[in-house]
Amino acid sequence: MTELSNTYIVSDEQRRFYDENGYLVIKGLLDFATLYNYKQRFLQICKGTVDKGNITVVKEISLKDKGVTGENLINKLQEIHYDDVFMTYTEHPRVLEVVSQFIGQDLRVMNSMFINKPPGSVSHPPHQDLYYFPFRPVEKIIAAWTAIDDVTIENGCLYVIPKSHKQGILYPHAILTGASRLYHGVQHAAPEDARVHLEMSPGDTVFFHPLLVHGSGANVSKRHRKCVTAHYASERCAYVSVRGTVQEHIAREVEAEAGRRGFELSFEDTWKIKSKSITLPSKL
Ligand SMILES: O=C(O)CCC(=O)C(=O)O
Ligand SMILES: [Fe+2]
Repeated sequence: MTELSNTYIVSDEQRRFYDENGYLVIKGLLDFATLYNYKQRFLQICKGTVDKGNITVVKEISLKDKGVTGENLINKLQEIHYDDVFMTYTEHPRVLEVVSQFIGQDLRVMNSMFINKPPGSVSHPPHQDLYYFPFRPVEKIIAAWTAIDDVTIENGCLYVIPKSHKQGILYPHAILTGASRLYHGVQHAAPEDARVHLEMSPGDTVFFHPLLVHGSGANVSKRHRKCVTAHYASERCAYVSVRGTVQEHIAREVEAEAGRRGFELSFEDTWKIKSKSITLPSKL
């Protein structure tokens, strides 16, 4: 197997595409061996054979009464950036090199997830990630999302609304019935005919802007759909109060959820606590 070099230079054309459309797909950014490690780690956590540390395990609501377990039930692992194996994704030199060309070299990983969509999973409503973030400026935030399996329309690939990052945070982020408490969607901003479906092969990675409207379809196939994703922000970003803004609703929910877990934390504090500063490999 050929080793991938850690150097990845974003071309002017790719940069222009990102600025104009709000996303950029880079094919083959990660290799199979690396992806295999993440898949194995996920399976170990599903089976409970390794300590999950501070990872939050989330089950797929729509499958809870279907008599399925493990990989066929677990939808995502959250806050994976402190895990020994998954942090090799959130701190992968090739991912960081691309991220740093968009938002600079002083980076924090704010959020990270391993997402598994078992067959039968419902769709992930269209949304803008910035709605969940109390830090700015927006130009200093970016997401990376890497396919682990072949992702297709049938198994619920990501879709994006090109150019939708050029507007502000959209309103309302209605809470979808039947969905989890923290799912706030912007269905009206993602008409079917405006969706660009990102079918991707293992290792392909999409980088996207925090205001880009995106979501993913239901998994109507018999295959799982796995990916790993992280959000990065520059250390130069500042926390902002979202009181009196469109984001106030989500802020209250997050604070209430922390309260239920026994912590008295502000929305901003929840982000301060879970984010992690990153040291770039010295060559960067
Ligand atoms: O993979 C998905 O279904 C949604 C992921 C997503 O919204 C994100 O990574 O920001
Ligand atoms: Fe998202």
